[in-house]
Amino acid sequence: MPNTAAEAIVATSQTQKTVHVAVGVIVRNGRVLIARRPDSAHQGGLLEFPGGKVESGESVQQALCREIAEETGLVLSEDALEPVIGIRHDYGDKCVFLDVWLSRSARGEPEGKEGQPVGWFEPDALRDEDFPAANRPIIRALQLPRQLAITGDIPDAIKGLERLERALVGRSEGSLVVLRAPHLDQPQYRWLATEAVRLCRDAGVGLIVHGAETLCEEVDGARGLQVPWRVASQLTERPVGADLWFGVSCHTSEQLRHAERLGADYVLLGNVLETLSHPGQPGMGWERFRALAADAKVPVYAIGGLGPEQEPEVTARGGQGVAGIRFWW
Ligand SMILES: Nc1nc2c([nH]c(=O)n2[C@H]2C[C@H](O)[C@@H](COP(=O)(O)OP(=O)(O)OP(=O)(O)O)O2)c(=O)[nH]1
Repeated sequence: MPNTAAEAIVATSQTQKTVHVAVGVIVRNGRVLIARRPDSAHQGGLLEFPGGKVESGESVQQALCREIAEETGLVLSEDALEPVIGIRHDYGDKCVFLDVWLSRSARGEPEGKEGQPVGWFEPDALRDEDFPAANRPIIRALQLPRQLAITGDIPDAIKGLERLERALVGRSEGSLVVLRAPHLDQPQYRWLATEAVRLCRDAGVGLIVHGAETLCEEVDGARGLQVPWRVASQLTERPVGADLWFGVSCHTSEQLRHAERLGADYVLLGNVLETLSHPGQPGMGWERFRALAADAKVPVYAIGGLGPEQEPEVTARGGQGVAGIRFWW
């Protein structure tokens, strides 16, 4: 849990005390409540998700309810808070652990109780540069879906397209699909991806291409690029622009750090559990997943032997959600 991770971080930080901050993503009608930090505050003048420091003896949920009431007048219910992400960030002059929780059932009308402007924003309208640097992964976490659907076996491009068309029927609008087809050669993959972009667009779904770092330039309309670790390990910089998603498959903390340096928007981490395709090979397990996700500065999808029914187990361990094949393909 982010809560536990915060305690671990505070305990291990020898040089500088880490400030544990309860941060609220308050959602109403699909929009998120944003405030402006006072000019005189740390990171002043920038936008923020309302919240504040966790006082000693308080749980993060208690702190959040208190801070939100003090700052906005809204009433949150502790029991209804959902974990979003936990981010440790060193500003140089201050080290913070942002412990981020989401509320969909805030009661009342928000007002800036401390004189700060507040307003509701679409998640897609949030821009990194308007917020403190630590907020980048929070913004990504809000814009990314909880499920990442990855294509399964694609023996050839025609069959792959037929299969995708059927699989897309169950996908909700705004979801993302990763087109993974390692058995196709480059021309076949490009053809399939170009057709798949069209199918996905009709279904209101975003298509992420998978494989070589140049693919986004070759497939018009792709919403992003996901690379296996083999490709990521050869990269020295982010291969796509800020307007596209960039995801990296990782297995270890070193690989996670590399993905962060590349500017990944999300990572996949696994295998968490044993998979049907690799029976007898145990996954890294929940405890390892939790530890690695707690350290990550980027949303982490859990992959390997998981379905949507395990989403609460993943998010409770600091993960963004579930990535996989079997639940939709
Ligand atoms: N509330 C909030 N704080 C953030 C965000 N991003 C971010 O880096 N921070 C940092 C800025 C501050 O260093 C710290 C929050 O501390 P704060 O000063 O707002 O906490 P507080 O309300 O308890 O303040 P105070 O008692 O000192 O007035 O976390 C964010 O989105 N929301």
